[in-house]
Amino acid sequence: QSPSVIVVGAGMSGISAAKTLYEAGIKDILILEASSRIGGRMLKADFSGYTVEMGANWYNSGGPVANPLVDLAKKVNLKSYINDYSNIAENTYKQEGGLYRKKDVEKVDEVATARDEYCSNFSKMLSSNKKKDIDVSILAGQRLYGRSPSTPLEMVIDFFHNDYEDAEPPRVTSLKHTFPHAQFEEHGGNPHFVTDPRGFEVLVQYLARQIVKKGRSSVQLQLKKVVREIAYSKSGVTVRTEDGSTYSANYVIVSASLGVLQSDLLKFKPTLPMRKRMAISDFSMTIYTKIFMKFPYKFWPSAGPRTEFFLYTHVQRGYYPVWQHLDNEYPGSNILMVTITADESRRVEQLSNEAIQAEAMAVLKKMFGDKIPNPENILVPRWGLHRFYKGSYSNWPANYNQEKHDLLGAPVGPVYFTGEHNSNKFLGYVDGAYLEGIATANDLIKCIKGKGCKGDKNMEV
Ligand SMILES: Cc1cc2nc3c(=O)[nH]c(=O)nc-3n(C[C@H](O)[C@H](O)[C@H](O)COP(=O)(O)OP(=O)(O)OC[C@H]3O[C@@H](n4cnc5c(N)ncnc54)[C@H](O)[C@@H]3O)c2cc1C
Repeated sequence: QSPSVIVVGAGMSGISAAKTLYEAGIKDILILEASSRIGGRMLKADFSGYTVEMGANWYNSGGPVANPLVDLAKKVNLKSYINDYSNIAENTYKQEGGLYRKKDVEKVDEVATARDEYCSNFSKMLSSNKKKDIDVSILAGQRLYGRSPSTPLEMVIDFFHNDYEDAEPPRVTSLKHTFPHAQFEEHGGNPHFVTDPRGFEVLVQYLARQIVKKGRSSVQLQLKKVVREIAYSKSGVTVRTEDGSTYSANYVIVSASLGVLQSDLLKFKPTLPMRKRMAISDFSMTIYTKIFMKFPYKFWPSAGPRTEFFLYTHVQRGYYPVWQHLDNEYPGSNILMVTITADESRRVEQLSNEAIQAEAMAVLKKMFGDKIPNPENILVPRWGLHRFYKGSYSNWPANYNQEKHDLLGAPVGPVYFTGEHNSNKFLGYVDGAYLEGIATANDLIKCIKGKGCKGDKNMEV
């Protein structure tokens, strides 16, 4: 029997969409997942006996709007650690080695903080003009403030304030859709760093367990089913997978990442309308790379809580800039994590692990001297190269307007789209994926219940 809805992808958004449909009485659901597991970009790894997160790592709490992940985390008793970002001023290293003077870093950080506030106010002003959808880049906002970063120290602080979250530089990121960050404004600024041996992905497993059960009345899940083609018409869809299987249904929800939609993995028949394809092609899929290194012993300062993060300054912006020791999370682990993003991630992903280790060690030697040991183990996720992701998460580019973004998430006939990239407020985040799954499912429920199908008018956009 044909299911009435096929969901492509079993990451957070796909599972949350399926669960919402199921709870609304639509039980005839088939989930097709390309990989051999559920969870998508929530992906743990066993690294030298410790569980680390290759993908999503943090969720936030403490804001005026409840983050649904907090509730889910409580239900599964998810283990996490609140990071301490303080005291960067005492932990910022020069390119050639040695620390900057605390007061010099403080001065630069004060300017960056004041500039952020200006950008937030400017963004609110732009948003208040409902008639004109005007936007600029964050860099343009910084220039309007009159203090855009230029020295290596200003650049690394700017990276810490912006790229470290958006995974792209202020030059390309939308001011209006990034400032103030809805994630922190609404869901709060307490950064929970997940350190659970079951991985962050346990949240997706928890949701899936409630709908994928044994028996005929539950949601069906098939793993290792790489969807390559979705043929659609007003009367339904036929989905073809790489192993030659075909499945027909009344509707499909596509939860693959923006990077996948931009690649040639998935073909639509007929091709999606040009305006929809333009909306997909023009949005930004970034890369955020966390490199883990395990050492035989600790050679970095880690006494007390005010040392967790340290910065490395380089004339090449974003060159191994943000370091975090995991001594608090995993005592005695001797693991360091360094984060790089965007073009640096693209460059590094092409290198061998040995070449990456050599670069990272040269940086560490500048900071801690030549006598430090080589790592015993290194882990380098390559999200940009993986054909099921093609990047880590989306970022709103400057001058990409709301109308285009609405089109990005809009259904086309019986083909519905979900995923973190469709979230207006929480794009890039797990909570965004979770909430988008619910929103997309609710649109489809309306359609199935005869209350209007948004996709009808988009067949020829
Ligand atoms: C390195 C990194 C760090 C991050 N850090 C954070 C963080 O700290 N906090 C946070 O909130 N978020 C973070 N994120 C983002 C977060 O992981 C994502 O926003 C979220 O998990 C996306 O969920 P999704 O369901 O939209 O997409 P996905 O998780 O990508 O799910 C889509 C699923 O579709 C499958 N699929 C793809 N193509 C096909 C196909 N053709 N056929 C069948 N199945 C297919 C994929 O295998 C995948 O399982 C991070 C992501 C990365 C990569």
